[in-house]
Amino acid sequence: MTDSQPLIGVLAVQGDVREHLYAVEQAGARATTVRRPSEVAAVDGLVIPGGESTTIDKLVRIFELRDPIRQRIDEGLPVYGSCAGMIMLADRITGGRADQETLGGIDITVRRNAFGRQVDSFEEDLHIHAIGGAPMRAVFIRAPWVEECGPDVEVLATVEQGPAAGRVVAVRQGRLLATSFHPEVTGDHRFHQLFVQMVRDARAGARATTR
Ligand SMILES: NC(=O)CC[C@H](N)C(=O)O
Repeated sequence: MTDSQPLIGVLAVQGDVREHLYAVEQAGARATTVRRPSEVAAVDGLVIPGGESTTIDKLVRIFELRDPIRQRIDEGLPVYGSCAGMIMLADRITGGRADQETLGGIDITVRRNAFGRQVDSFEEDLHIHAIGGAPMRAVFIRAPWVEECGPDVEVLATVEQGPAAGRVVAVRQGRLLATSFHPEVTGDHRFHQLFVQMVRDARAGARATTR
């Protein structure tokens, strides 16, 4: 792995950080943990892992990462959020605690723990055009779904079976990507490859405009 590979940070305040570090490396980028504002400044892309969004929200504020991350999102930093990370990237939440805030950036409303207690964890094969090839095994763990999408949001995947069929579970808006499910736990790194490609494209665009 060389320095010419993009450096992707994984927000490491809570959640399944290690799995994302591994998946990012398997997808061909360099991976590093992000816990400090200086580390937010150093990365070419950021992953917000699954975990507990109320805790991530609280810790992001305590670690004074909230403003630096929001600023970099505004400046066009590519960010990928899975599950709790999707909640953190949503402009609006329903079913959250009253004091829960998100970082925002994607014009969606997410419903926390949307699949309900009866089926709080499940797996399903999803056909995802953006990553091509075979269907992808999607693992949902107390997952949110996307309740509403703004006009600039591209829907990448919906649930295909059962009572939740048609629910939106993967979206992209500009350089922001989010999934309700956890591709970092399946060994199928195509979603991380898609994100690494978004980071490469953003870097190439930045180089082109500074030349
Ligand atoms: N696996 C997960 O990331 C679960 C998300 C969690 N239910 C939340 O609301 O933050």
